[in-house]
Amino acid sequence: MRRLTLRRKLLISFAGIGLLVIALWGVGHQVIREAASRLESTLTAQVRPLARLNRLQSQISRIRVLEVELPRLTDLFAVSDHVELLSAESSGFERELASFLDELKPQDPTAAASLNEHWRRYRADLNNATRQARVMALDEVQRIATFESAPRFKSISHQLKALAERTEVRAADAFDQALAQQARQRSWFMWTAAIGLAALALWIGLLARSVSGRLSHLRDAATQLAERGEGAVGQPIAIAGDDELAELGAAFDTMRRKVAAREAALRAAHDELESRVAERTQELADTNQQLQREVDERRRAEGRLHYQAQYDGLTDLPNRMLAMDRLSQAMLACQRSGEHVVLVFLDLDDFKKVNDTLGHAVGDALLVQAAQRLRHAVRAQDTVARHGGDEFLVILGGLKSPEDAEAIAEKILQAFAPSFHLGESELVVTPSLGLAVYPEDGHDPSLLLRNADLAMYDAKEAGRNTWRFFNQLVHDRSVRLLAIEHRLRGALQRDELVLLYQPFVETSSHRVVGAEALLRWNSPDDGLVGPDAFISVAEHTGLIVEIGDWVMRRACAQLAAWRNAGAPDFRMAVNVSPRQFRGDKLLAQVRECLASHALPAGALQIEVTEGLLIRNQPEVRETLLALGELGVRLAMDDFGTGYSSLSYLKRFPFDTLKIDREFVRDLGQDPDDRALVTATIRMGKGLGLSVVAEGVETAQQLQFLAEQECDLVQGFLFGEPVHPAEFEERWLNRAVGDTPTHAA
Ligand SMILES: Nc1nc2c(ncn2[C@@H]2O[C@@H]3COP(=O)(O)O[C@H]4[C@@H](O)[C@H](n5cnc6c(=O)[nH]c(N)nc65)O[C@@H]4COP(=O)(O)O[C@H]3[C@H]2O)c(=O)[nH]1
Repeated sequence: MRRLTLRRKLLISFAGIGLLVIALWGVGHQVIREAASRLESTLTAQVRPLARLNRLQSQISRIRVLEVELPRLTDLFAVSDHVELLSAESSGFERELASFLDELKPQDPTAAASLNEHWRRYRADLNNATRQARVMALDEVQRIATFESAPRFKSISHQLKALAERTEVRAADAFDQALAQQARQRSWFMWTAAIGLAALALWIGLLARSVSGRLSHLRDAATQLAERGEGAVGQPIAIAGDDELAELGAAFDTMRRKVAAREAALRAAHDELESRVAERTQELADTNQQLQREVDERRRAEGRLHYQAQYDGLTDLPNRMLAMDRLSQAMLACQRSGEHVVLVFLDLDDFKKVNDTLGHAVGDALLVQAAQRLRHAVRAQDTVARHGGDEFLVILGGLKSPEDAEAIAEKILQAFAPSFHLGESELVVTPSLGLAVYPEDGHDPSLLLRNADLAMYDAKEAGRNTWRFFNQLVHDRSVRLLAIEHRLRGALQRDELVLLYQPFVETSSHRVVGAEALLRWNSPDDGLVGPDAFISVAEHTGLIVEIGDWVMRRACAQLAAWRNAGAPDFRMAVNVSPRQFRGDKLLAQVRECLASHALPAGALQIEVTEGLLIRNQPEVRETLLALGELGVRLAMDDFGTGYSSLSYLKRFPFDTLKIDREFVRDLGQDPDDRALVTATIRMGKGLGLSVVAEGVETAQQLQFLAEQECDLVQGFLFGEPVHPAEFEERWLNRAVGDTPTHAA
């Protein structure tokens, strides 16, 4: 079945209208034509006979008149003409009547026969009359007309009249019938037209309603879609029917579904995007928090670093760096105001002993308490700083006169007067204070610091627990030290340093088993200068590192030479300054010296003092252990003068213990020294060490040491330090008894 599309519906509508118009036109035309034909046939059937009857009546009437007039004529010619006329009229009537009777016969044969008969008689009368007339028998004519033909004429006239009346009635009936028929047909036409128009109007109305209703639905759906009304996209669009509008609705619905699907996809994408944005935002927030934590941590670390860079971790006091900065600022401030700054350099007397005997924890506690006492002894605006170790700095700014610092120095001394309670110990620890004044004693912080340091040494030399201003003497001494340093540097470059060698001797056999290398400065001005005059300066300035390097090379070279010259077991002792232990150069240097002269490590003896070990620095400990592993002999020098801590001997790989000459000197007189030396020898041997006694000058001392089984002895009894050539001549490959000694 074909689909009833909108196009088809419209075509049907137009076709319907066309057909209706055509039908109405056709039917109307037919009705009119039928009515006309009916009227015509009515006219033909009824009115024409009526007209013919009228004509016949007229003709018969004229014939009667002519008949009646004929006897009144007097003139023959007129009668003849009249007779002629009457004959003509009669012939005409007769023809007309014959034609009429032909039509009447089928309908009314009786009337036709009657009428024909009456005419035939009347004609006969007329013929008779005319014949009389022609002979001018006018009276006869009069008689015939009056008595004979008159009834004939009347019958004919009556008959024609009756026929005319009947025909007239029939014509009226036929006409009425035709009119009634026409009215019926018009009515039928009108109804048909009305029904057709109504049906058409209904069809068009329904069509229009269907189209406009569905178009409105579509319009509303489109508006909702366009306005994105709540749920508009989700509601299906259903357009009823099977036409283009339904197709449009379906297409619209497809579009709606696609829009809905796209919207759903967009919403899903949007939701996902939002969730990802939320996730990302959360991540960012987390990252931000993490970053913030890291920034805070970094700030704290920076703060810690900043603090560590500027403050001392133990005492919480500003460190040297910050103190120098504050000193600069105080100097700048006083430069403007014309006031004075006094820098106090404070060193705790005998702190090293406390540290060593009571341990580092006690030492640290002492430093903390000392810092607190210092802090309380000065004003809040004064800076108290830790310079390092047991050294403190106090910056006193804005002083009207340098003498104002004296009272503060006294106050500091007073602050240290009460004993310190350190754990279970109660100690009196005094400070030595050196004071340098700005601008009098220096214009830059480092010079002021150096001068305060020198003044502090002056206070130490003055007996400790006191204060000293930097003055000319102190200055002169420092200048002297500077001059020594300068000259010493030149001496090193000009190769004015020399090594003397002092033998050490096996106590039991008096055999010379080795030598100690002792430094001298062969000064062009002062002759042969001993180490006491310049070693401390060299240590103070750091020049000792270079000098020590030179000593090690020279001593090793000499050792190799003597071992190669027939003393293969010969040993060489070299003094090494604590300063040389800084960094890792010493170990490398020793290795290189041994390697370059193909010396066994055991041929070299490195002598250190206890001072090296007091600070317990990791680098010192590592170097000592590495030297021990290498096989180099380690000797503890000047044992007994310092803290004589046995722990050092146990903790480090020492081979040799050297008893200081201070204890050997009075062995003959002082029983305490004898006891001390005896105990030291016992203890050293107990620890598996080789014990050397220094400064043996007398046979008595030697005898005692021999009795105590001291392993080795060294001293003027066998020989003072001498130049290598003399050493070779006197002692190389010899026992001390082989050649005369130069005992003092
Ligand atoms: N009164 C007396 N003295 C005797 C006797 N036997 C030896 N001496 C002296 O005692 C010192 C022994 O050296 P030390 O204890 O290591 O003490 C040395 C050592 O600590 C240091 N020293 C010497 N040479 C060097 C060196 O090359 N480097 C380093 N860092 N220090 C050195 O200088 C200190 C002093 O050395 P010197 O003046 O050569 O003095 C030497 C020596 O001449 C004696 O019987 N009686």
